Amino acid sequence: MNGSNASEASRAPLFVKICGLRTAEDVDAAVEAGADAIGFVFAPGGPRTVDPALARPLAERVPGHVLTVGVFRGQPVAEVRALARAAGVRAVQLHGDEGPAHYAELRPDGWTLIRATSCHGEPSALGELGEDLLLLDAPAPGSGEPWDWSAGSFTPPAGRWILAGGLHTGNVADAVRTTRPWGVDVSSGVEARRGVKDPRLIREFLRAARSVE
Ligand SMILES: O=C(O)c1ccccc1N[C@@H]1O[C@H](COP(=O)(O)O)[C@@H](O)[C@H]1O
Repeated sequence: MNGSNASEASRAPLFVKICGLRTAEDVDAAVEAGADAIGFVFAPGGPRTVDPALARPLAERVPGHVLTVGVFRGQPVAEVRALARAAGVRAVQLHGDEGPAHYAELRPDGWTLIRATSCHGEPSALGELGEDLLLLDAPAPGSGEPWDWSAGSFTPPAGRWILAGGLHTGNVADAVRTTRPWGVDVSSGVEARRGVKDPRLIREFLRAARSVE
């Protein structure tokens, strides 16, 4: 996966992550519909939170070409490491105020490191804290609330960055056309109700996201 500037990134096939999965049916639907990554939420206390006992057999269903991602928020390195190892995921997505030391400590474990940040103030640069992928999200992750990604409202980072926050079948094509991200990520937008995925919406989201030339 090369792509060191925005125009190169926009020409690559769009990377699509479906997040917050909790059932084998939903995992299979996402994989069959062509998702590039599947996310399991280990941040505590939410409607999508899973433990490794639930996530591991789900991660084991996922073929090798699809990235499995553990999602964390403000958890200590030791907890992230223990949960990610126990679940057998290949990538770690951090949503808290983790600094460079956090990324440096996780680096030797070999996970793809995804830094999630909300987009306000100075634009973030990919790799600033030692991450491999940068995810630009709404201030309340997993809420389904969009942020203002309209043209001119922010400076898209160069390279492999992922747009997230309030995406759904009805707005993802416009979002991709406008911001030209390397990838997109969705959770609420493919749910029938909070925490419960709808395989039909997963398929429709993937189709809509990839409809943009
Ligand atoms: O989904 C969650 O419950 C969650 C909890 C803690 C941190 C991140 C979480 N989800 C991430 O939020 C974005 C977008 O979500 P949405 O589509 O707006 O619902 C996505 O990156 C999820 O991985």
